[in-house]
Amino acid sequence: MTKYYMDRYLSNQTFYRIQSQSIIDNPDQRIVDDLSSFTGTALSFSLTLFNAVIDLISFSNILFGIYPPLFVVLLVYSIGGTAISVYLGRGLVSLNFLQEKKEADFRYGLVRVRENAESIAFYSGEENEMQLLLQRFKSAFENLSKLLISSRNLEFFTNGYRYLIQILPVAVVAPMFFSGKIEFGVINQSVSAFNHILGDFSLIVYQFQAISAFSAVIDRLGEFDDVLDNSNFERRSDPSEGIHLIYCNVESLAELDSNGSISLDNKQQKLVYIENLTVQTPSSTTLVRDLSLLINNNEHLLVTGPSGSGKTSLLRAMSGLWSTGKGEIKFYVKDGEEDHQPSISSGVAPLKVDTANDKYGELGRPSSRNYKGIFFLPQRPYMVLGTLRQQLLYPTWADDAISTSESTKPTGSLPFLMQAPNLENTSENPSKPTTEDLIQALEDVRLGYILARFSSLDTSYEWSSVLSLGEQQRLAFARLLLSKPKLVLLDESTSALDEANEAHLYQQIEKAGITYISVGHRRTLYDFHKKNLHISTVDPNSADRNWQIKSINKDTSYNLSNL
Ligand SMILES: Nc1ncnc2c1ncn2[C@@H]1O[C@H](COP(=O)(O)OP(=O)(O)OP(=O)(O)O)[C@@H](O)[C@H]1O
Repeated sequence: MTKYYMDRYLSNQTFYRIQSQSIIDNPDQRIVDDLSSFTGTALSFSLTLFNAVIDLISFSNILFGIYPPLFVVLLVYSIGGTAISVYLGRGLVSLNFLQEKKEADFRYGLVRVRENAESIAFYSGEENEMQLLLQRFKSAFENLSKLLISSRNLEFFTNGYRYLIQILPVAVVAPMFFSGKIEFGVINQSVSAFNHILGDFSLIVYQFQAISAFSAVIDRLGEFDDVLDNSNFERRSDPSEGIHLIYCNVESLAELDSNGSISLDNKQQKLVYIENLTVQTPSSTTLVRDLSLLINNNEHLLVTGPSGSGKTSLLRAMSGLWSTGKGEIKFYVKDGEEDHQPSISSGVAPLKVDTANDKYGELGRPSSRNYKGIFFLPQRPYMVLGTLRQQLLYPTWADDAISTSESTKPTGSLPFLMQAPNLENTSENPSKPTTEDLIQALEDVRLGYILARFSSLDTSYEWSSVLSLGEQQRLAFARLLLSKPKLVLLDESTSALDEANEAHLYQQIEKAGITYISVGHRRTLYDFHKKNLHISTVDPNSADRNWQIKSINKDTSYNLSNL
């Protein structure tokens, strides 16, 4: 179940949407704790139920044989008891639900302190953190108090219910003994049978607290399940709306051009074609209006504009993270075999569009973007937990040697847990770099010295703490150089670097033949780009487009007719 939930959580960028739109709280707690409680409790309830049924069949016979009305009284008593305990414990389900949420919130607060330790220490924000954490703890504690009060009331009733009736079998059967109808041993026999059957009939009363906790777990898992299902469903529905991403085959394009008797030089090949693209936030605020733009191979584009105008959002749309808005983005990045995926978008007629718009496509987006030749470098580089080698291989390859040696070997037969992620060398995935390649990549981004500092590529550290932000940004460029994509989207990815290092990194990726689209504010960035897309803050009262494209070399304005 854990694998099944993680699969759905990590597919189609569901984890991103859950987090960025705050759809549900603490998905991690649901995967770890709720799944564990669900499976554990479901198993123990099944066994209890099975036991009760066997018990009931065996002892009903005995009690029925001694005095049948006792059996009927027991049935009525337990039905009444169940009704009262359901009434008394009606609040327990929601209190248990809230308890899980509040404890998970508290734990997440502590995790955030650990992750942002340096920033908090710089701010000397300990007092505030303490306040915030105590608030979360207090909220969990108050809820626990309510839960305890409710449980106490229920427990009073359950104990009264359990002991009050003990006198009944003796009171009924003893006169029968004195009148000589039964032997003495039958009194004990009837008390024992009575208690067994009472226990079986009172399953709900006795297990009420566990059942309410179980219902809360089911509610939380059910909610999570719905979100995961909806997320997959939304991605497949309504193909007429939203931003369409289309991946076209480069070879098909070349064929088309040669048919037209114009042989295009590789450098002038189309790489990205954006057509009438309107980008909106998930809350439907328009950020970029009606953008049309062509980017050829090696025609590096710089996206500029005031803060908050939507530069990063344009990259989000190009990466398929945001699909609110309309228009089409075509990437001419694939040169492998056609996948024969059904084309949903109309596409460019003569071209075979292999994986149609990702929003609705069958292939999972995130894993497919890299092998389609597109790479994204965010402003704050992401450092995975693991070794330096794993940092460098991320996200294109997995480091098998490390992952198997580090994991405790499963003793049972759980082959599904050992399933390697889909990061093997494929025709689209470049072959896995050797240790020499990794060292060379570090040298290329002027990070060779960290090898000596950390002794080898296979030592694990908390990399986001031990490397400076600039070093992390350079490490991210090393990943990029190793993956050799056709296109990279750089979101202020050199913002923490000095100008010399920035120029060096841009030269390296230019040398590697990678076309880049950068977002940035620095004047120095203009030197490395050929076109500039300037996005201005959208005016809600006007329907005019809020962008302008200029050639950086000649400083002449482009418009669609130039394309
Ligand atoms: N998940 C979201 N939901 C709604 N609005 C959002 C969301 N994320 C960002 N925004 C808003 O979208 C607008 C554009 O954000 P974006 O990050 O694209 O700006 P930007 O131009 O890259 O800014 P900067 O230069 O400061 O990085 C901002 O006003 C931001 O507040």
